[in-house]
Amino acid sequence: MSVQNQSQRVTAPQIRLRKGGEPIVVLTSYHTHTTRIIDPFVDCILVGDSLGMVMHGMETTLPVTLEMMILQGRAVMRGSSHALVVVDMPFGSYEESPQQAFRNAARILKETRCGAIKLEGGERMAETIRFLTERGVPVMAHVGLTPQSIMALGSFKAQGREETDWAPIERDAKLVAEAGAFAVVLEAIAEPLAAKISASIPIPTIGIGASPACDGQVLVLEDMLGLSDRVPKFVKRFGSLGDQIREAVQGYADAVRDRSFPAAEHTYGMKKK
Ligand SMILES: Nc1nc(=O)c2c([nH]1)NC[C@@H]1CN(c3ccc(C(=O)N[C@@H](CCC(=O)O)C(=O)O)cc3)CN21
Ligand SMILES: CC(C)C(=O)C(=O)O
Ligand SMILES: [Mg+2]
Repeated sequence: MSVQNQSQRVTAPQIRLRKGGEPIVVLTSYHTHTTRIIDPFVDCILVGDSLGMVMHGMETTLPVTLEMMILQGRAVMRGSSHALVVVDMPFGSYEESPQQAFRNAARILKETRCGAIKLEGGERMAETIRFLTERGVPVMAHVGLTPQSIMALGSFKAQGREETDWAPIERDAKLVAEAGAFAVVLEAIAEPLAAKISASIPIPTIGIGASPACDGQVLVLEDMLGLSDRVPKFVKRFGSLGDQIREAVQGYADAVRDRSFPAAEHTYGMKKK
């Protein structure tokens, strides 16, 4: 038996090797049950800090804590056996210093047993990304629109829509690759910029609102399932779970009210003597 590959799980180095190849399929998931359903179909599952907005109705991702990420990371690991699981580092858990980032990344890896972490920021996080990767923590980077900077940005808006805004974003992508990130999320950036970055860096780019020029794509699961009521422009709804839930709950409420549920097959009689 191979000691190297006791599980069939996708690894961060395998994702890294897919630069320029077959597109990398990524979805977010926060729960065991949704994870069980999506795991066979995707290469990578992201436990995103978007869970604060999606599960808890928060207005931004800023209040999300390390404890919340670890709890949902464990739930996702229990539901998956194939995909690489990447857990977002929440706002405030890594920006102070490489040491703070390592301490909290190590907690995430130890307590969830996930395969990698993700953090937001380019040039300003390059030193931290190098510190983590040199110490055995695979890092997925995230540049372009970085939602944890919402208070500085003012709103969730697309980046790099004027050519004069391109240079810092290009530099961010180049520096995270040089620092050792195995992949980088490009969020909400104009297509020509996403194409230029994807063609010029050696690691896979995973786009969300960043055009088909990327090496892979990611969406928030609830958004693509049609379960979120407000979604960004870049979301395509591949399902209509919200409508299906409404219909099912309407049927349940009607059945309870007209006493057609529970029927005989859902009801216990007495044990036969
Ligand atoms: N459910 C969900 N889906 C996401 O994709 C997502 C989250 N939550 N939370 C964290 C971030 C925030 N994201 C967002 C949220 C909104 C827009 C959005 O609506 N942008 C507008 C433009 C708004 C403006 O220009 O001020 C758009 O038209 O896309 C974009 C990205 C992406 N991420
Ligand atoms: C949208 C993805 C990239 C993310 O960071 C999240 O779900 O938190
Ligand atoms: Mg996130």
